[in-house]
Amino acid sequence: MKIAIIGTGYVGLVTGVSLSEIGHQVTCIDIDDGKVERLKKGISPIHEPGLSELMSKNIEEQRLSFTTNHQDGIREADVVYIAVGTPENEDGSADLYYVEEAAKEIAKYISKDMIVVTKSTIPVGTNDKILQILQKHRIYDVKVEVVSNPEFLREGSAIHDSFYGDRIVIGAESEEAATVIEEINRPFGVPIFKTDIKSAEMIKYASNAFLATKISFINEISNICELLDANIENVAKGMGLDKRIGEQFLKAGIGYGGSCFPKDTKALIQIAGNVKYDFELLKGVVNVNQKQQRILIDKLNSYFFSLKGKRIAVLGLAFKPDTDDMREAASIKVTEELIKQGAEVIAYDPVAVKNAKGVLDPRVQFASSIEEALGGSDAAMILTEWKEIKTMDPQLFHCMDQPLVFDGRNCFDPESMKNNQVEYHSIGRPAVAVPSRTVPL
Ligand SMILES: NC(=O)C1=CN([C@@H]2O[C@H](COP(=O)(O)OP(=O)(O)OC[C@H]3O[C@@H](n4cnc5c(N)ncnc54)[C@H](O)[C@@H]3O)[C@@H](O)[C@H]2O)C=CC1
Ligand SMILES: O=C(O)[C@H]1O[C@H](OP(=O)(O)OP(=O)(O)OC[C@H]2O[C@@H](n3ccc(=O)[nH]c3=O)[C@H](O)[C@@H]2O)[C@H](O)[C@@H](O)[C@@H]1O
Repeated sequence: MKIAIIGTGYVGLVTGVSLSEIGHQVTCIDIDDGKVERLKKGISPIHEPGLSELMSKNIEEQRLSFTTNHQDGIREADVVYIAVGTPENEDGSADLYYVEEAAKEIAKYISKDMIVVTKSTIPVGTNDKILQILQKHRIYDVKVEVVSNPEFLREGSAIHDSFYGDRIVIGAESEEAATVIEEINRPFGVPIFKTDIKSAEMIKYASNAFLATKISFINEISNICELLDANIENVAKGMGLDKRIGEQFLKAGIGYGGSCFPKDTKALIQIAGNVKYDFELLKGVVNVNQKQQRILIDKLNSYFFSLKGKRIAVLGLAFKPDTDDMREAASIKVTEELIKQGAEVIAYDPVAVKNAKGVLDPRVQFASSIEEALGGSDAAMILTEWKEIKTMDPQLFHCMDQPLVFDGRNCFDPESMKNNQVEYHSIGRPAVAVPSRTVPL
């Protein structure tokens, strides 16, 4: 099948590469000239395990190409995917500008019967609007159908998720259109769930909102555990053994970030609000997350009299490991607050530094190793559970004069920190104090 994909971000690029890997002829289109130039040379604009290798392979085997020219990409295609961004408006609703522009581009160039597939996360009812745009702006009198095919990949494991996902959701009005998209996806071997368009649109938002709810729930439990001297790791393990609850997404920490949970939860509150439904539970989830992102700062503030002039090492900047994505990363708010309170911030991340420099306060300094960040620091904060950080020798914390660690991702076993004489404050677990320590005020 000849497929065109509009947008080569995390979703568009991973979808294009994966579809070419299973044998389709794919043209990826983007308006960003620089990005397309790099993609043509086989250079991935994002850090995503396994992506570069598959991309180069399929370019070489001539199943995958890139262009900035919509006409070239769309003219030959049997199916066009929309995978552009749907960022957050100021009121939390989804900004549909890019999706609507993409639909207008498609309409200009379709010259034969066509299925348009929406991969972008779009509010319930948006596929109907896209169909209207396509019908209004098309030049030739051709039949066009819209199919919702929301994406469930996670950054950091996007390629894996494309080939081993739990389900592929296809929302269509006609059985014929659903079958075409089903056939395109069949080689993935992932279970396919076919439904109506609006339900498919809602499945995407409801899934992200449910996962975000699990995280905020476990974070609240972790805060209560701290007050009662219980251990959240044991609690989550014991809860997760119940198959009805499941062990995943019960990892307490400094809250969820990334390009989707924060925006999609707020968008769903708006979607409900538009039909006069007050989604109280989800509002609570969002508020809890905002509070949780401050939790390490609060711990630091109750430890030090003042942060003025203190040197704080921040380990991990990306919103999660194995990605260089900084969108809505907890490190943005945390470093902003540290700087505001007069601290000197020295940050380390194995891959996200380039993107971090674009979004963090220019006063944040960057270290090229964990040791360099820790040397001379008064405290370390862990914000991303990179493998390199999780597996480091706790003795390295002695690069600080008096090792003091605030861990927002529960990377270490408190017992091992105690054995290594490291003062250790984590999430939802009793703190480890070192008796000989002198507290610098
Ligand atoms: N990032 C993720 O992990 C996931 C994202 N999603 C959803 O997928 C959608 C895309 O997200 P990302 O890939 O993260 O976005 P992104 O912001 O990384 O990439 C969007 C790309 O679309 C391009 N673009 C915008 N307008 C265009 C046009 N008219 N023609 C051609 N290219 C155009 C931009 O230049 C950019 O390269 C969003 O709706 C998001 O909510 C869904 C699941 C996972
Ligand atoms: O719509 C999307 O964009 C995607 O959003 C999430 O994927 P992603 O944001 O890439 O990463 P997750 O692994 O879900 O993590 C999101 C955030 O939650 C945090 N998290 C996750 C799990 C957990 O137990 N605890 C926790 O704090 C992570 O640290 C991270 O900040 C969903 O998991 C994907 O299914 C979905 O496709």
